[in-house]
Amino acid sequence: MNAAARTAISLEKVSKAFGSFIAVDGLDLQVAEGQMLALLGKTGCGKSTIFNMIAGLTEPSKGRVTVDGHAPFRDFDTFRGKMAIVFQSDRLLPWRTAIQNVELGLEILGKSVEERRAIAQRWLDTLGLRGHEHDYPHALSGGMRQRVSIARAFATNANILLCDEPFSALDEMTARKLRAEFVKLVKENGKTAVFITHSINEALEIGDRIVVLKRPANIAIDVPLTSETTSENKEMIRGEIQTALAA
Ligand SMILES: Nc1ncnc2c1ncn2[C@@H]1O[C@H](COP(=O)(O)OP(=O)(O)OP(=O)(O)O)[C@@H](O)[C@H]1O
Repeated sequence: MNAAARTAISLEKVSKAFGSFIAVDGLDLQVAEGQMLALLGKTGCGKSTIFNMIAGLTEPSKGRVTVDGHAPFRDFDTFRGKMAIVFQSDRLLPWRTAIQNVELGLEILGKSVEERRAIAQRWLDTLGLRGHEHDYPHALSGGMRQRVSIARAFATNANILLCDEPFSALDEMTARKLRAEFVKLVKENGKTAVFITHSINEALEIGDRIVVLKRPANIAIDVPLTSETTSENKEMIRGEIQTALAA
């Protein structure tokens, strides 16, 4: 990552309370443009709450969340087409074919039929789905459906991708292959990505940076991974993460 990269996502002293329950407590987290951040933590530590605040679905109780300089909850409309989300389940519309699902975001953005068809076709091709454009989701395997939802996320040309365990419902071989393709596409297209995962292996495979949360969501470990991170370094990091998650 370029040391001078701009901050794409910023959480400053952010807390989120549900009634008297504090789910996120004074979190400071900055994500640089072009960074792939893997966010790891035990069940219930607040990952989804953080995700929802970045996506503009939840307002922080205290502190400031900004994405590209705007507050995602208050300025929700500013983010139309600028943030895309890939969920654990593919969330495809069953009555639309693969290409119609990919076109959906482009339709909302007001692209012409020709333009959206061309963009959707290009992304389906990139994701290896040529020949399946007109298949309905029920006719596709889980891995193929997730490929469609990744194509849909990239098709809108959003700079920021929020990913909530997108590969966790797939078998490990399918997940590994898709994960590698996904990382390549994120890098080639200069996206900033926040990637929630429960898997240490996955975090080590995809992240430029791994943040491990402790409960209530605050940072236990924040470690960068670079091309110079050796496999021995990764094993040390794995040990640290395991200790943090066991605490
Ligand atoms: N709307 C809500 N009302 C009350 N409590 C909530 C609400 N949303 C989340 N919480 C609580 O906040 C805590 C953090 O939840 P969150 O879903 O962010 O955790 P998580 O790390 O994403 O968990 P998981 O890994 O299981 O998805 C949990 O204890 C949860 O019960």
